[in-house]
Amino acid sequence: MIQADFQLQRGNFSLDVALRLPSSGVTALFGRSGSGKTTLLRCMAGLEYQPGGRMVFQGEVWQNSKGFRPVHQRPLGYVFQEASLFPHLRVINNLLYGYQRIPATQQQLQPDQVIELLGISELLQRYPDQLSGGQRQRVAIGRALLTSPQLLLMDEPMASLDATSKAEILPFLERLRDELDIPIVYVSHAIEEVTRLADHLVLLDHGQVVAQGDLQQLLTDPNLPFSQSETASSVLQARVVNADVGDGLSELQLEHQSMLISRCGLQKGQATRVRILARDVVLALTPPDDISLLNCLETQVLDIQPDAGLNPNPSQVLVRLQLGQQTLLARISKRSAERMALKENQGVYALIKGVAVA
Ligand SMILES: Nc1ncnc2c1ncn2[C@@H]1O[C@H](COP(=O)(O)OP(=O)(O)OP(=O)(O)O)[C@@H](O)[C@H]1O
Repeated sequence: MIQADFQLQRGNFSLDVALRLPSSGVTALFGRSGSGKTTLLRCMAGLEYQPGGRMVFQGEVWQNSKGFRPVHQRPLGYVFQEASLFPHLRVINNLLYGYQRIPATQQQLQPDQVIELLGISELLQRYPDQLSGGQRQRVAIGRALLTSPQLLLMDEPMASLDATSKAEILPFLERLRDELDIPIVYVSHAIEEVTRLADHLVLLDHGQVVAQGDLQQLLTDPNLPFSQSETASSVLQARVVNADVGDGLSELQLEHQSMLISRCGLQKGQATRVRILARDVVLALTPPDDISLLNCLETQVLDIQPDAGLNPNPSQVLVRLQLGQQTLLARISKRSAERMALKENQGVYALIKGVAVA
């Protein structure tokens, strides 16, 4: 477990958090600009000091009222928004910079492994100014990993990248999450990134924790802004049954039901997650058989919520659906909900286009 208790004042801004975070998987610190995400991450790293803070990592005290370990004495890697590589060193020497400075007995990760994981073997002899933004950031992540950190802190590592570079780097971040046993705390204000990567979510606002918990639960909580936004979505855990059923489609098993999606690079047996926008889900009382939709999932109505949020739309409702152990969101018109006479516990079919699943 990671314990992170901090109170800190910077100008008009005050941070006041007392967090208990899992010491595995990816925890996203999420919130709008100025909510205190970076300040909290810097506190965790020991880059900000304020008396009274407390940081305990897997039983090891990094700071409390009696002492403060400076950042270089904490076994962590830190990735900044902009990759800060040494411009005069080739990629390989940037990578080896931290690796060569830790004792051999602590070198848990080896250069070859990290180079393969991040797909940077073609870049080793280049200088940083010969790399794209996404490549630079992958090298920066590699350099942080090669210090064999016990905790990886990432401050919006994709903030300065264009959409193409983001799409290029995300699969590598997923591999990092899935293949290395290093907890990651990941700052972001982009919900698409968070839904792809995070297991646990901390929602910050004005330096305070508004909510924290399991990603799936928070996304579908009717009282939180996620389910109330235009881009309300659910993230569902699934397993790949067949990576290629033809026509570029893959078959997933999701709570004992089958789902077809169009995504490349999946492998049979692999666990994966799908993100489905609430507005992409259509509901039906009987399973239709003569329309183009690929996916028809049996669900049960949990509840029906009026549209909420900053600009509520009275013509819409949010239907929360039970799908095995998971929750699926559907945003439909109030008129449809009334016409179908939807009510709690009712069985209903959720129809989802294969191409609508991210
Ligand atoms: N040294 C400082 N002096 C005064 N104010 C500061 C200082 N450092 C941070 N702040 C303020 O603290 C607030 C939180 O900043 P922080 O960078 O942590 O937010 P953030 O959520 O990471 O935002 P962004 O997504 O824009 O990076 C901001 O209002 C910022 O202006």
